[in-house]
Amino acid sequence: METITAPPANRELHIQGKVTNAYREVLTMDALSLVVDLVKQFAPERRELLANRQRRQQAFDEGALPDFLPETKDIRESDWQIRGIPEDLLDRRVEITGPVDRKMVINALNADVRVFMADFEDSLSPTWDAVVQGQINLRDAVNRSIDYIDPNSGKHYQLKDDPAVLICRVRGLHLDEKHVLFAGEPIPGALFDFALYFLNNYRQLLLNGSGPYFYIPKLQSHKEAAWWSKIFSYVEDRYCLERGTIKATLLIETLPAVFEMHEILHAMKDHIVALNCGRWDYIFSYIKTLKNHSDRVLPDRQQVGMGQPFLDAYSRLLVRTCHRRGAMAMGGMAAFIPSKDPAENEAVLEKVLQDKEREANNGHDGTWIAHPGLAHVAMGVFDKTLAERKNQLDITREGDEEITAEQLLAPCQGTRTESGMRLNLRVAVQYIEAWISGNGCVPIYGLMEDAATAEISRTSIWQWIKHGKDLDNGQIVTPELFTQMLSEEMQVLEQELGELKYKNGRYAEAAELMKQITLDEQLVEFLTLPGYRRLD
Ligand SMILES: CC(=O)SCCNC(=O)CCNC(=O)[C@H](O)C(C)(C)COP(=O)(O)OP(=O)(O)OC[C@H]1O[C@@H](n2cnc3c(N)ncnc32)[C@H](O)[C@@H]1OP(=O)(O)O
Ligand SMILES: O=CC(=O)O
Ligand SMILES: [Mg+2]
Repeated sequence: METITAPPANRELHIQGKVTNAYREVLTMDALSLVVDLVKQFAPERRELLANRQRRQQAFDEGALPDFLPETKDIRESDWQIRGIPEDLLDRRVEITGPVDRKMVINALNADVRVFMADFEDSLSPTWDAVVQGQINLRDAVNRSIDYIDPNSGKHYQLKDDPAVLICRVRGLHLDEKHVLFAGEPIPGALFDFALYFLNNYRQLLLNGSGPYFYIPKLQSHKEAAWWSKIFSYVEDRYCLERGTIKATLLIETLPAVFEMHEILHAMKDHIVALNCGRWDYIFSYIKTLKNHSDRVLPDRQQVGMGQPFLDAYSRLLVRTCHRRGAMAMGGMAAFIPSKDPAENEAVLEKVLQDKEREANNGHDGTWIAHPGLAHVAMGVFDKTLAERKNQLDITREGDEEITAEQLLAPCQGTRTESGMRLNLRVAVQYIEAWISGNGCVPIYGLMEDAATAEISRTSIWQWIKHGKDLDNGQIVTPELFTQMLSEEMQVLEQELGELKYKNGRYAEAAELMKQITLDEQLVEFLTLPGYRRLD
């Protein structure tokens, strides 16, 4: 393993990991020096913000429920607007998302969509190679020099003339980048992703008529949004850029954050352009935040759709809050992906259509798709709803009835079934196996599975055990039942996958990790935390 050390001013920064000549082109001294400055200035507060999360969670664990904050009532009730939205972000009717793999980046930028959200988060397993190669891929995409030859098919991939607008999603606050040490400590992954993407691309992005745009995931409070805003302003000043050059879209994908949407927009006024309904992490967060509340345990994952009152309230409140402040309100991801079977595919397209229609009718300005084969469906829905408009900022929903905390927290109706529990097990194990093998997004049983969706599968079982919930066949979910089903489902998986794939994969290790985090008395906060310890 080669280690590089930053220049003398940054003697405390060490990179532990392979550094090829190509890597050096993005791990430049300028970029590393920005990393060092950001870590020095902002990492201590990040530690406090993470500690605040624990403190708040303790109150929820002791019986409190999330609610709108009394101390910020003024912000919610007074009139103010965000700074503004750049021209190339005014029309975001369809956004494709995907990990920063080279072929995927080209395919996504060429897809019939307005925006590509290039993902260092839910859909990326952050091996050192994937993270640094991802930065190289994005730099080449911004320079419009990216190309790729598929070693299997020989097909040559290159960028079309008017690619989608690029937005980079950085890692969540909880994740470290263990290959970069400052003063002997791993640095926050989010700061690494942000600094590299910003520094290597901001000039060219501005020359392209676009800008340094970011998606920020998994925030839990407006104080965390303020932390990001301080970082953006600091960087703008450092590079003599006008205030508001850096633009962010924030995912509202935790239960505590939904109660602070005005405050989040306010804290980020200069930089924010939109909020997004990250529904999968939101469902995961509902489970995690309310993990001790036996009256709010979720049913089978398949039954927790956007039609459920608590999710519908979340989508409508997000639209209303954003539009009141002049920000856009992005919809989320239907996890269905196209099928090679024509009849199945028709059913998939119909489900995606219904999901997108619901979002468009709620007033969202655009939506996400996981696969280019879904672009035409999502585009059709939003073209029809928007007609001549670029977005639905004019839909204020001010006359609608108030959306209350009770509605946002409403228990979810549905059943827990044996087949649902077995499916959760097989999905979670297969996803963990993929993630620890370096693949963060995989198709499993016709659905796109990533870190957010897999979290729902594994935490559902944890919560069913914790509260001794019953399945619709009368069985109580106990540690023993879980252990027995896990071993049975591993046999099913071996049959489904074939002996060779099963033996060559890391399925036994994944099952072991699943067992460990499911039987742990404390709910492991993110499966990617123990997962990352197993990653190169
Ligand atoms: C909860 C959340 O955070 S959602 C956001 C994070 N999740 C995502 O971004 C999901 C992204 N989607 C994916 O990674 C993929 O679609 C998967 C893994 C689910 C399925 O991928 P595959 O098995 O490769 O799908 P499939 O074989 O049908 O792909 C067909 C073609 O579409 C391309 N493709 C598939 N998904 C995408 C995508 N999201 N972006 C760009 N291209 C894509 C493939 O590269 C392939 O290209 P090729 O024909 O040139 O070889
Ligand atoms: O990031 C998106 C989500 O649904 O989670
Ligand atoms: Mg998410």
